[in-house]
Amino acid sequence: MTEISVGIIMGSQSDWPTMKEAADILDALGIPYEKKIVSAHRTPDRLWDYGKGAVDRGLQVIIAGAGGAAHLPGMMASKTRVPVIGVPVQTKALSGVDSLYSILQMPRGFPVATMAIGAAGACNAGLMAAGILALQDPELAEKLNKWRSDLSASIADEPTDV
Ligand SMILES: Nc1c(C(=O)O)ncn1[C@@H]1O[C@H](COP(=O)(O)O)[C@@H](O)[C@H]1O
Repeated sequence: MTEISVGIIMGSQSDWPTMKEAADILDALGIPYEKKIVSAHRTPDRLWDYGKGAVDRGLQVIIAGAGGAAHLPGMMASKTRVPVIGVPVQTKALSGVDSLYSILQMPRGFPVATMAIGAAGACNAGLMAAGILALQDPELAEKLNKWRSDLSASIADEPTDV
C-alpha cells in the first residue's frame, strides 16, 4: 500500500496527543495516511477544500477528531461521501460528553461513525479504518488479524497485585 488512503484531521493542535493514537495504529499496520489541522469554526475554507477534494485525491476513510462544539466530523461528512469516523476529544469543562453528543447526533442522511471519547476512541478509529480498508486488501487483512490475536494473547488469565 503506497497511496494515502486515510486522512486524519483534527480541530486543533491540542487534539494531536489524542489523535496520535489513531496514527500509531495506522503506522503499526503500514497504512499510509496524512494528518492535518482542519477546523469547521476556525478554518472553514480549509474544511471546504479538504472535503471537496477528498474523493479525487483517493481518500477512502477520514478520521476526524474534535472537542467541545465538535462540528468538524459532521461538517466533513456533509461535504464528502468518503466515510467519516468521528473521535470525540476529551474536554476539561464537560469531560468530552459535549464532544460526543456533538458528533453522534447527526441528522438523517449524513452519518458519522462515532467512537468512544478520548484516546481509546482514537485508537479504535484507526482500527475501524483498517477494517474498512482490509475488506479489499488481503495483505492488510492478515496484518489486522495478527494485531487482534496478539492483543488477545497479551491479556493475562488472572489479575495480579500492582
Ligand atoms: N471542535 C473544534 C472545531 C470544529 O469542530 O471545527 N475546531 C476546533 N475545535 C476544538 O476546540 C478545542 C480547543 O481548541 P484549542 O486547544 O486550540 O483552543 C479542540 O478540542 C478542537 O478540536
